[in-house]
Amino acid sequence: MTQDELKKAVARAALAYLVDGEIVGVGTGSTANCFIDELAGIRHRIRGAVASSETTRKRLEGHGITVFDLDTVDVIPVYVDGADEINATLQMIKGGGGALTREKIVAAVAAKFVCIADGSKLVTVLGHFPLPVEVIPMAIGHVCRQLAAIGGTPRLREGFVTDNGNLIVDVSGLAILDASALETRINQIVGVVTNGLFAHRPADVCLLATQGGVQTLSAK
Ligand SMILES: O=C(CO)[C@H](O)[C@H](O)COP(=O)(O)O
Repeated sequence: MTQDELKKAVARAALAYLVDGEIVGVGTGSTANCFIDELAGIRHRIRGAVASSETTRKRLEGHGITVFDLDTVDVIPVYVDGADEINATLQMIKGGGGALTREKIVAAVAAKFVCIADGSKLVTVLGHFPLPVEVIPMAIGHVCRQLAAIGGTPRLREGFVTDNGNLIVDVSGLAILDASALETRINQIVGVVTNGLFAHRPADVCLLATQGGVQTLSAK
């Protein structure tokens, strides 16, 4: 199977986690796009969706799926999204598409986080993928100096502005041995909106597409 076929396979498998008549939280990225396309076929079974980015909102609406603003919704039984990396305890690095803050907010409201990924995303230790950090523009210099002080190499994502009007810094070279501690530490830097570590809120289930089929991983 090609990587695209693997993404479609996990996207299809995620449909089994939806709750009929309820709202589903929807992530951002190429794997999430496959999920949105699958969702189109069963859209009459759900009440609608909450989107984690404007790109996702447009794709959902293009399929005729009702999109609710998060602040009008109390309950999201399931959030489905991809990841840039995921480890055996289902902690993740996310934000390759720059939507990390809204993804983290929707995930925080959701009762269950179903991560959909192809096998290349499963890692032993997080951090090979540069960690995205969303930053308030006026703080960019300060935040980059602080990130360098904790051992990272920050690089501004050129020409990119988030849906929230902020900047993204991609940080390489971090030794992510304690993801929860690092998530907290980076979020404490003044000017950081949030970072792409999903350690305090890991996935509950990971559907991993491999050449042998879709595997279901639960946190150990
Ligand atoms: O966090 C994300 C976007 O902000 C995505 O979930 C992550 O980048 C994975 O994307 P893809 O499915 O295209 O590999």
